Amino acid sequence: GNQWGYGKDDGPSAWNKNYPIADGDRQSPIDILPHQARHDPNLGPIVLNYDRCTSINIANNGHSVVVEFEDSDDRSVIQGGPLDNPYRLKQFHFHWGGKGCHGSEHTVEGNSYASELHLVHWNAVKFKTFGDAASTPDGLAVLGIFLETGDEHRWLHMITDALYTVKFKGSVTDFKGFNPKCLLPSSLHYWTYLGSLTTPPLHESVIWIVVKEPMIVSEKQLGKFRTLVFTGEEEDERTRMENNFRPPQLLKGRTVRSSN
Ligand SMILES: CCN[C@H]1CN(CCOC)S(=O)(=O)c2sc(S(N)(=O)=O)cc21
Ligand SMILES: [Zn+2]
Repeated sequence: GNQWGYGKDDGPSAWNKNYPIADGDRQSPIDILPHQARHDPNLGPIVLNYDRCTSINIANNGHSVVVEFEDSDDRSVIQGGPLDNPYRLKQFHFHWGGKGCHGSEHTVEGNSYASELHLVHWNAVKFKTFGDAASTPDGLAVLGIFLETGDEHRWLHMITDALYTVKFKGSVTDFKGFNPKCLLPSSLHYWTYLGSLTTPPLHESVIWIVVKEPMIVSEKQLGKFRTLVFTGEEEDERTRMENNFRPPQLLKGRTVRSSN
């Protein structure tokens, strides 16, 4: 298939060769300028109903570490804010940098955070399958949460303690009973704009909801993400999984709205 990555030859600047939409009009991530965001009083709060969510497994897909959820009904949905329908939680994953470097995808006034968590949801009211939703405008709603280094996060160890089981590309292990609500910051004030997947196939199908308040994690916890490798166990080289983020893309006239 179309091999892409985050290296010199297969990284974000080369993606437009196989995915011309990379140069499209609603690409993500972007640099967010809070003072230019339009405060929209009609933007209600984001409502997360994750209480009956069912996590299934944790996997290394060669690009990130992903936790998948049961999405055969509306047991875990996000709604409100800019969304017209409830969107079902499908998976969450992270993007991060190298030691001491920054690794978020969205930036705020040119500043990046150490990492960024993406909770991926799809509109099962309008679409029959996740795949259809992922390739159609506004089929997906991704909640982005920045990670900043500081004190240890009291619940993130549930993820970082499992990372050794998915060190290599293609590894998957059971991961039951995890509710990502424990990762959210206290305030869910957000910016929202229309964008895309930040990895190939870069579909322009995402309503982005970027939470303003970062979650705080320790450098030690973040370091555990860097014990993962992009490569498979059977491959010779062991390429440390880090800097798996796409840089900000042109706004191309889009408006970023702000909840209060
Ligand atoms: C490595 C592949 N990543 C993608 C896989 N999927 C897309 C197509 O699948 C049918 S997806 O919808 O799960 C998402 S969301 C997402 S981001 N970083 O914008 O939140 C990237 C991807
Ligand atoms: Zn992502």
